[in-house]
Amino acid sequence: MLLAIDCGNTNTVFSIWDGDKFLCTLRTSTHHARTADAYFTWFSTLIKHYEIDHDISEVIISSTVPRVVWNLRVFADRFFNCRPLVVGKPECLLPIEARVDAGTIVGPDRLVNTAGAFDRHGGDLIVVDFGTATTFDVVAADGAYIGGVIAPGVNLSLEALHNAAAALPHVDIAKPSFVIGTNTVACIQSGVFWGYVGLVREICDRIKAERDRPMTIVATGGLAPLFQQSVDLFDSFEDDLTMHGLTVIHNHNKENAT
Ligand SMILES: Nc1ncnc2c1ncn2[C@@H]1O[C@H](COP(=O)(O)OP(=O)(O)O)[C@@H](O)[C@H]1O
Ligand SMILES: CC(C)(COP(=O)(O)O)[C@@H](O)C(=O)NCCC(=O)O
Ligand SMILES: [K+]
Repeated sequence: MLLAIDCGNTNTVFSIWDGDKFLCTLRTSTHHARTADAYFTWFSTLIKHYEIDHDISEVIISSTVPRVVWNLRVFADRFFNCRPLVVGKPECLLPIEARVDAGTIVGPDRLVNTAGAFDRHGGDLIVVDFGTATTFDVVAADGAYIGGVIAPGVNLSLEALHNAAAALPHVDIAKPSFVIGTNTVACIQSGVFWGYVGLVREICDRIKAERDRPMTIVATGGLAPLFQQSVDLFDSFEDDLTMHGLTVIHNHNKENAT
């Protein structure tokens, strides 16, 4: 079985793939100093709790935080006796190379989302991932990542307001009932929620105009459902897109192993 690990700047997600389906999805906060032993203590406790019968022999990692990779490598080696495949490293093959400016290191999460979305939908896609940052990945007709957009994440925007303005409280994102807020919390929620709706719509429209062709918009990431339920922005929402992309890249490497 395959253990797929997606480490974002906020959360790290582990999923076990039995070749047919994901047996479980476990989430912890991302912390660069967490040791291999700490990962295993957390992982084995939850596996036991959910009574998951697994036989992990392979590990694939995508990490937007370079510093965590070392401890995750030790975790794979010590507890599953395997050398993990790390997306973005030269030894990890991609179904198709990214076409970007020379020297650009594309976030591995974006390469993984590209592979996962192309496998499901074919080309000409915009993948919107609501993570710490909100990323837009543009996928060409042949499945290559050809660039995109990086915007501050929803929670990052809320945190920035709270941190920079003494009188503004910490606020959780929600769809406000009205655009015109009649209290501070409602004003902030309106600014960030509707501001974000506008941001996503404008960026997708401009990408489509620049590409001059119809494109399918696929959304993923923790906060995507909030927008999907409220406004018609995306053609589909796929919670497991990054995990699916990891299985696609893993398969591709097995099939092309020399
Ligand atoms: N279901 C949810 N409801 C509200 N906030 C969420 C939910 N899931 C994730 N978040 C928040 O959304 C942000 C992005 O989370 P995540 O997608 O895990 O980011 P990353 O992949 O960058 O680690 C974080 O601030 C996280 O706390
Ligand atoms: C843009 C990101 C910070 C998003 O990370 P996340 O929100 O998933 O933690 C990450 O993909 C990254 O570090 N990218 C490197 C630059 C690039 O993709 O062009
Ligand atoms: K992400």
